[in-house]
Amino acid sequence: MIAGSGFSVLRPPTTSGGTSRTARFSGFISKSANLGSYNRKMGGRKAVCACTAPSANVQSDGSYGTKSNDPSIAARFGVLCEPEDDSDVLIECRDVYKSFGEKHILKGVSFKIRYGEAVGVIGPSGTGKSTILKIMAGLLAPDKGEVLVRGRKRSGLISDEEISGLRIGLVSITWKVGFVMLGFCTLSYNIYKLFQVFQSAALFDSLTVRENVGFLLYENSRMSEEQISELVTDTLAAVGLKGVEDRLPSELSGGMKKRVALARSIIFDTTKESIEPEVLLYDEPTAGLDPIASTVVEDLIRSVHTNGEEDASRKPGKITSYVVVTHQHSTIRRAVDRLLFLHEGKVVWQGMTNEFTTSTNPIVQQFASGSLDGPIKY
Ligand SMILES: Nc1ncnc2c1ncn2[C@@H]1O[C@H](COP(=O)(O)OP(=O)(O)OP(=O)(O)O)[C@@H](O)[C@H]1O
Repeated sequence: MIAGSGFSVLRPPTTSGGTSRTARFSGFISKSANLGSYNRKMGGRKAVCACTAPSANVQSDGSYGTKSNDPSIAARFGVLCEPEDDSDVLIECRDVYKSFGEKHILKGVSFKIRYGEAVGVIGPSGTGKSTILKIMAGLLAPDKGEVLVRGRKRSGLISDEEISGLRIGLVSITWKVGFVMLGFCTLSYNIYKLFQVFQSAALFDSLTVRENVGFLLYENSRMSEEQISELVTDTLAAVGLKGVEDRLPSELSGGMKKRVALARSIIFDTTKESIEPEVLLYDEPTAGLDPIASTVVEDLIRSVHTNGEEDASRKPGKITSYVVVTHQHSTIRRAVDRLLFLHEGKVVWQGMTNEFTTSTNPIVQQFASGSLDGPIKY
């Protein structure tokens, strides 16, 4: 069983057995995305956007109330400008609508996630933050509007074989069910199956921590079992866990499970020559954690981000961009640079994190202060 879900999974034989990986983790075979053209286009450089959208109230058509595309003005007034060049846009949601029955959740959501960005999605409960994350990950299809992955329209879900070149991972840690859910995908059908299993909950409770963390490598790499085991140990150490490889998830605390999920999201095939750009989507990674554990997770999220330095496991960071859905002020301050505020089905404000508490937008002011008075009604 997957903890917190109704799925049954066969417990694989021990890793030292002669059983094939495919037999052990049957069905979860992924296909690496081809990033050659993208890497060539970027010339091997990291294209961190120097300009992002200004702190702005977003109009009903998705445009900004205030905007400066003149870098000199931006520099003078400390206002960041919206880049005109979209060559570094990895994921774009364009006028996305989504309803569940009579509930109209997303009503024209538009934004771009660029190469190198760390973006937070905030807003009142039930406003559709997790929904937009699932749409970006390809787990849900929009009713209307488009999701573009590196400029190419995604016509279905993540089964689209022709869209490749970007790995999109979803780390959703649902503390309400007391467990950890993780999905990690390339845009391929088999990985979609993986998502289908993972989206309902959690780590496989019948697999050890080692098997959970090394799951995709056992199935989808040429690494030896010894290499994987060593890498799992290193990666667990990088998230502050030691000596837990042989434990089952039920033997871990909630915070440890979150770290195991994070370890699984950052582990990658070290024998591969090219490093694929990857976007990680985190769904409330610090919900339910104490302040210190939150800081640990926030710093880990930062540390796996590509920043030209080594990541948490002492390897070059490989997460090109990430998006975090959160309610936690500490996570907003510590783990992201830019914010999108979702309210009543739209992005109503976006700005840099340091502008969050100084914004004059009444919706943002109310949310930042937690006041009962204001435009947001409960
Ligand atoms: N598969 C679904 N079927 C029906 N309703 C759904 C489904 N998924 C989400 N919803 C509803 O859509 C609304 C938005 O849900 P979502 O989880 O995206 O909100 P959220 O902003 O992430 O909320 P929170 O901050 O409380 O986690 C909620 O009312 C939820 O009940």
